Amino acid sequence: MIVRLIKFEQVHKTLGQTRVLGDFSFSAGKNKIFCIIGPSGCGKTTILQLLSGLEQPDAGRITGLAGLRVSYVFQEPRLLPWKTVAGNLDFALQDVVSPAEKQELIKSYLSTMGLYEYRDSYPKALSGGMKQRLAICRAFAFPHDLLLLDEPFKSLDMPLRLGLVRHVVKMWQAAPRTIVFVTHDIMEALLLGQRIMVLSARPTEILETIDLDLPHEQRNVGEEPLTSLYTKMLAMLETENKKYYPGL
Ligand SMILES: Nc1ncnc2c1ncn2[C@@H]1O[C@H](COP(=O)(O)OP(=O)(O)OP(=O)(O)O)[C@@H](O)[C@H]1O
Repeated sequence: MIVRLIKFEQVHKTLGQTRVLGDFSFSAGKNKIFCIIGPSGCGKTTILQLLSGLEQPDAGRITGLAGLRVSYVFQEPRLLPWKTVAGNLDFALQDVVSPAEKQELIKSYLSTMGLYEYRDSYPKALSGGMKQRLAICRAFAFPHDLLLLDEPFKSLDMPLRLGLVRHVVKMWQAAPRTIVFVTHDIMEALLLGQRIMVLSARPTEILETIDLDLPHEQRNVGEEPLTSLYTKMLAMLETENKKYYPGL
């Protein structure tokens, strides 16, 4: 049987004293781009950790992950400080691609992200945004079936974010793989997601699942249907935020 979905089925997860997910279910299509958006602390990173296998559910099931190679961009870059920029990629790719292919991949990804001239620098000499770009390079270059992205572009300026969103789309179009993308940026979700899950504040519920079939080429900032969806999602998220910050 071909499994076409990654599924959370009645998943429960408590971290410390915090009940993060209770009886939580959703599905993400294989080789589709699935976006998760919701207020801070509602459990988005926890969902990625469960998908990556770094955390296990307390109860319930997660299915559709068997045999998938996972690549993960964390919120913080998690680079190896004792390795150079090129060395960080080299280390991640050792044993997974041939040496000749590896050099090509490193050059191509570092050039795309504007980091090639820094290939011999160490992470401490990079700005926060450059470190994050290097972490993104590493995850993209690593062969994967499931790409987990946790607010990957948050430390980057808007034009670069939009460029990277387009790059993710191009990469996905060239080789469709499952992408789970966590963001606080509604427009990023609308430009990328084929399914967008909007979460509430804790106790976490799915406020809405938006299936967006529109081809990526037809998604433009400032045009319909993105503007209407943006307004609707912003209203939902503002309502949720008021639960945390009633004075705002
Ligand atoms: N290791 C931990 N021990 C205890 N509580 C934790 C732990 N990790 C996360 N939490 C709590 O679980 C809840 C969900 O955290 P999570 O990081 O999944 O939220 P998030 O939606 O990704 O937040 P943000 O948007 O701010 O990154 C938060 O209330 C957080 O304080």
